[in-house]
Amino acid sequence: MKLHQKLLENIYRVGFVKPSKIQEKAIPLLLHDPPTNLIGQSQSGTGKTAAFTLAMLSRINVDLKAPQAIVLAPARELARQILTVVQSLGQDYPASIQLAVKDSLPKGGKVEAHIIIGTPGTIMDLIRKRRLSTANVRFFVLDEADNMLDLQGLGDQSIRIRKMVPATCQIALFSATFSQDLWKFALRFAPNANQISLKTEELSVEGIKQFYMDCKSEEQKFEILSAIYGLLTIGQSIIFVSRRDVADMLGRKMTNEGHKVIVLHGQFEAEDRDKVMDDFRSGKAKVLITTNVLARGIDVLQVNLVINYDLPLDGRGRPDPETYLHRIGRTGRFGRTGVSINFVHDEKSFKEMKAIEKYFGKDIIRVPTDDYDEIEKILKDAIN
Ligand SMILES: Nc1ncnc2c1ncn2[C@@H]1O[C@H](COP(=O)(O)OP(=O)(O)OP(=O)(O)O)[C@@H](O)[C@H]1O
Repeated sequence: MKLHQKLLENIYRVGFVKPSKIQEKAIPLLLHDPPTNLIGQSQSGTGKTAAFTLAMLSRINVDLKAPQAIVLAPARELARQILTVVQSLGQDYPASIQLAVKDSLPKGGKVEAHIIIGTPGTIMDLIRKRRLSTANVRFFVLDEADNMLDLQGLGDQSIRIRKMVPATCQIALFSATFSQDLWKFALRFAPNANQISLKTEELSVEGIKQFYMDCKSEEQKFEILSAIYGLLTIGQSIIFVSRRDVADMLGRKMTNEGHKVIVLHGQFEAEDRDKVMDDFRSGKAKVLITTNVLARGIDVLQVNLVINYDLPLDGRGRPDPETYLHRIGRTGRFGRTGVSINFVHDEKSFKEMKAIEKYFGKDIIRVPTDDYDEIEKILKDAIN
């Protein structure tokens, strides 16, 4: 791949022996001259971060002391995680790196690092205040690009930042999911891009076993959840719920039942968010209850169970297969195995789950809820 000797050394030091498919395809495409845009789709946990990181580091002119690359991510936790990957693959490499999320920068002064990794709000703010010059930016990455371009969400901000970088800047868009409409829009955002795409039936990660539990009521969902944690020894797990207040409520109820859980959502202060995430990453905390804020990108290899306590719905209340795929993709990282369990409790949620199942064409297997021995057996076999 014609990577710099230092980068190759770092790749081996972090323990990567051979590239994944997306890395093998994307890195040469990104490094080919003249620089060409890229839209890169590949399943969750297949190493997209290292793909753009290695290309980005290679593209930096280390003799020019000015920002040359911007990476945008949808959440602070993901931006921090990308930072650690860039630091690790860029160890002893002469490119400087700056995190740009809320409270990560001093109050004033120019941002002069070669690589800026952050969330769109903070980066736009730095540009507006003329603390960050985009004049020399030559590499612009949108991680979770379909999410970053979603006009109902972060799209406006990403487009504004896009307008601030030079016309010659190379643009790289990565995600596991791109709806058809989004793909068209992505091509307008990254004109003439090389394209690496997946068919819908290729999207599911093979190593993730998908189950559902047919609960009788909202209350029984909690009983079953509590029972699962009583019956099984689980490495680490993430429980996704629909809203922040549900996350808080479930956190309190689980704690009252004697389970050790932590909660993270967007209403927490920056410092608390970092502490919770660090505790989870280090394994100090084993069960994390959260919202869609952590649905994408978060990479904790020990997570072997994801529970959709509430199924993911889009802004209009319809089942959201893309978010579903990202959520369950928090397990089964880079060829590992994992289990996901969906809770349904009425006809509506059952239909939502069936719609998601149909979308991917992959069976979601029923686990009975009335026989704890059976639950234990099925899930134990799947998790181990
Ligand atoms: N070539 C490699 N060999 C071994 N492990 C790798 C390799 N490349 C990446 N990994 C590891 O695979 C895991 C998943 O990588 P990463 O988080 O970049 O996935 P992703 O494709 O961005 O997933 P998502 O779509 O969920 O964001 C990480 O723990 C990373 O260190």
